[in-house]
Amino acid sequence: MEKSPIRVLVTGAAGQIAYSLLYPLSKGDVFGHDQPIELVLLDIEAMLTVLDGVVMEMQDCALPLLKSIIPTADTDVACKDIDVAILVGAMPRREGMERKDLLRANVKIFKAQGESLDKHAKKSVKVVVVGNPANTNAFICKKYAPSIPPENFTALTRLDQNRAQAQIATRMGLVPQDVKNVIIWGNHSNTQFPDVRHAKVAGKGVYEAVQDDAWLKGDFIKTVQTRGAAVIKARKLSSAMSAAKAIGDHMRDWWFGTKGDEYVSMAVPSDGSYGIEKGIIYSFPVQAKPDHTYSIVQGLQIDEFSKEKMTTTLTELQEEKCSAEEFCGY
Ligand SMILES: NC(=O)C1=CN([C@@H]2O[C@H](COP(=O)(O)OP(=O)(O)OC[C@H]3O[C@@H](n4cnc5c(N)ncnc54)[C@H](O)[C@@H]3O)[C@@H](O)[C@H]2O)C=CC1
Ligand SMILES: O=C([O-])CC(=O)C(=O)O
Repeated sequence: MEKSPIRVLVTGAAGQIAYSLLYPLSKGDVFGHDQPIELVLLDIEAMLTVLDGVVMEMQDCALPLLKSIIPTADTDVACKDIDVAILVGAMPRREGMERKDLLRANVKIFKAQGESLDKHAKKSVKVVVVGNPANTNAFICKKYAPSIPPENFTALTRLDQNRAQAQIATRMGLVPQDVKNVIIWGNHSNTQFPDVRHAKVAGKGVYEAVQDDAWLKGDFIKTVQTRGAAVIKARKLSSAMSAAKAIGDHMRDWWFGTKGDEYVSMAVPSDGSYGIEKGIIYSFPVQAKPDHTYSIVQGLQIDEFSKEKMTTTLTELQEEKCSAEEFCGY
């Protein structure tokens, strides 16, 4: 018997990340090749003509799992009865801008979407915020949707994890899948801490395998922290293909669960683990189960080097939270 469809909202649906995301999402790569999907596509009024073109292309893909497509510029219509919300729609960073510059422009979008999710979405809705500054936008969205469990609000740091895995793999002449349990701590920004202290490459500890502590504590971290800016500098547009791939990885692992004792990085509301202020959306190592629940991995040893870096990115998130609350008017 065919499964009943799930209703999946993608915002910023006329933009570049959505253009790379909608095909894999609708052909079953994220929620399974036996899971029908009703797609809801939100963008702003001025982009509705472009969105029409995207809808035409989705129809022309002739995908068996795609049961319906609803394009809209109305947030309340978009949030109605949704199971999953992939919140991409926001202004992207341009060359020379830092994510903080985006806060004022983007945070109000997530206040409005939080209010709408609160009123119209299923209470079980799983939310991933991609639009930057992703962690703080997710914090605001959660804040304005008090009837939805806080743990249902997450932000994307999987792209950072994938970037870190790829850097290590390239260095070792391996593929990224040979690198496990890299952790991204904190903010999806250049203060994030990509941590390989607990990671394994082809079964060995990364420090032991790479044999270059100076690189691991220096250029490796810097490269991952500033990769988004490097892509913008080269492409004059921010990462889109890799961001779409990471969204798929994040949602698939949350939906189906992580493998064995492996963990992945997701920015989730802190429960106070590792001394991180409760409620802040902070990227942690998490393990997920097939019932769509997840938990923060406990008991990892944190050395002084890591502690300092984890605090720096926490401080930035605390500052962003204060500014965001101010911009939202309280
Ligand atoms: N967390 C992450 O790892 C990453 C996050 N990003 C962020 O993702 C966001 C989207 O990036 P792109 O797709 O490249 O941008 P884009 O400019 O190509 O597309 C954004 C779309 O969002 C729409 N939009 C704006 N306000 C909206 C609203 N209130 N409701 C619905 N749609 C709205 C725009 O009209 C546009 O079509 C940016 O904020 C970017 O910085 C990008 C890469 C990685
Ligand atoms: O850096 C940016 O503005 C886009 C982004 O989030 C990334 O590529 O990680």
